[in-house]
Amino acid sequence: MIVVGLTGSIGMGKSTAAGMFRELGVPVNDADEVVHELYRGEAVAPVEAAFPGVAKNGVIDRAELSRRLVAAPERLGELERIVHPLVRERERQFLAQQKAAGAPFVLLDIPLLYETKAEARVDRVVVVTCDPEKQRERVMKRPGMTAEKFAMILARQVPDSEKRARADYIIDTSDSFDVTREQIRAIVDELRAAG
Ligand SMILES: CC(C)(COP(=O)(O)OP(=O)(O)OC[C@H]1O[C@@H](n2cnc3c(N)ncnc32)[C@H](O)[C@@H]1O)[C@@H](O)C(=O)NCCC(=O)NCCS
Ligand SMILES: Nc1ncnc2c1ncn2[C@@H]1O[C@H](COP(=O)(O)OP(=O)(O)OP(=O)(O)O)[C@@H](O)[C@H]1O
Repeated sequence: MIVVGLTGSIGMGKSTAAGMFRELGVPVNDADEVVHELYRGEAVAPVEAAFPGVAKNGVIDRAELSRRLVAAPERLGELERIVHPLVRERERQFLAQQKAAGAPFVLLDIPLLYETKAEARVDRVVVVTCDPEKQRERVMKRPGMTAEKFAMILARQVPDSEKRARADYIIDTSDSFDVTREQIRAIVDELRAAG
């Protein structure tokens, strides 16, 4: 089974690209999605213990957690130490299930692939990128986004130029969805032939 890592900085179009891999029948494990699920289950108690008041009606309020982190960015590392091992465990379960099902290749959507040294766990890396102005424009349109939050997240991420330099494949989402879909189809065809 070939394990492909998908990464890209905030707002580059990673989730959109992951969705297109899914449409082509590729099994995808999305780390951001896993975090959001954990915030409705397993991670609620430890995160609430570290950041009292962020759990509301038994789930972590991400907007509130973000506000706390923007006020104290040095605490993001503490949050990561709680969340990342749980994310990693979910990834292991996903890989075991897919292997048992005989999948020829799978995609791990890992936003912090280079930052967390996850590169060692994958066979190939696909980096999603776009023009930096387009990235800012997309991100700033999101509800609840602020310049401070954007800056906090960007500061934790390996620069886009370095990601591109280390990639096996690059998907540029600056153009239309159709152009992106074609780039993804070509990658999937090549990997299916290789697997
Ligand atoms: C800060 C939080 C509360 C913001 O939640 P929100 O719903 O507004 O944003 P979302 O989770 O969709 O993330 C937005 C973008 O920021 C990136 N991002 C999130 N956390 C981090 C981080 N610790 N370092 C770098 N980038 C990050 C995401 O990959 C995504 O590209 C949330 O992202 C979080 O709890 N992060 C810590 C867990 C983590 O490290 N997740 C990254 C993937 S495992
Ligand atoms: N190929 C494309 N052409 C045009 N717009 C795109 C393309 N890909 C993504 N977009 C748009 O860019 C925005 C950001 O995309 P998406 O949510 O996939 O990014 P992301 O990298 O997953 O973001 P985050 O890292 O914050 O989760 C969305 O509004 C999406 O519609």
